[in-house]
Amino acid sequence: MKLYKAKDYEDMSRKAANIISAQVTLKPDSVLGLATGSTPIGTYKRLIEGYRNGDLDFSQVKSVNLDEYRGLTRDNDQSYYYFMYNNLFKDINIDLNNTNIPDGTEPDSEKECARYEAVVESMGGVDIQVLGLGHNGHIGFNEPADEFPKTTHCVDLTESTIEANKRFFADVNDVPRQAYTMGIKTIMSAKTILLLVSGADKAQILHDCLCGPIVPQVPASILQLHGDVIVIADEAAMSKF
Ligand SMILES: O=P(O)(O)OC[C@H]1O[C@](O)(CO)[C@@H](O)[C@@H]1O
Repeated sequence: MKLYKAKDYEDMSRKAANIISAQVTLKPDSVLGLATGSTPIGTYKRLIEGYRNGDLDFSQVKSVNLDEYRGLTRDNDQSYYYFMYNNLFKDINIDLNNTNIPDGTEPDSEKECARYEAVVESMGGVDIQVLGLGHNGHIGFNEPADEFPKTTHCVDLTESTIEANKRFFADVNDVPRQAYTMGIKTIMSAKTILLLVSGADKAQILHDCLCGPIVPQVPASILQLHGDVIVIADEAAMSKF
């Protein structure tokens, strides 16, 4: 595991974008595993800058996203499709047909999760998977549980996640209660994992994930077992080290 301390959110975003840019430059047909949430937005802004100034070409890139709220349509401004389109895809030259996000509108969860798992598998391996970190240690929407969920599945969101994400919705009752998410095995099969963490509110959980026991109650602790994890955390998030 490589752990880089960034000065602040901007520095974290710049460092992360540099790593992704190197990946896309060295392998133009890279498979990028992408994440939503507030953490990677600055990174995506820098990738857009890289595309605009001619340094980056996404025309051959494929992407898979970690998760999607169950029940939200693509045009719902809280769906993760909407997030990805508006924070990255619309401003770079990625072919939308090469982007993949679970379909939140598919009511048959088993069918959708099996379809999405097969999509990820068909990519032949995610080259670099971007991850944010939930306050309870979740990655994707893999919530604390008694065992590590393996493949893409439908999850009941915990109250703490609903509470954390209500800031994006008009009312807490509008936050979906379920999501489709890649499983821990799906995430761990990425060749490289890029974990981004910012803010003092993530300091304790980051320490637990990287230094504590590997337990499903702290889902991101599993990353200790991956052979190629890059963590970029800002000073505030690193304050417990
Ligand atoms: O980056 P944020 O907004 O703190 O969210 C952390 C994590 O929580 C989620 O938003 C899901 O709750 C993930 O998509 C993200 O990685």
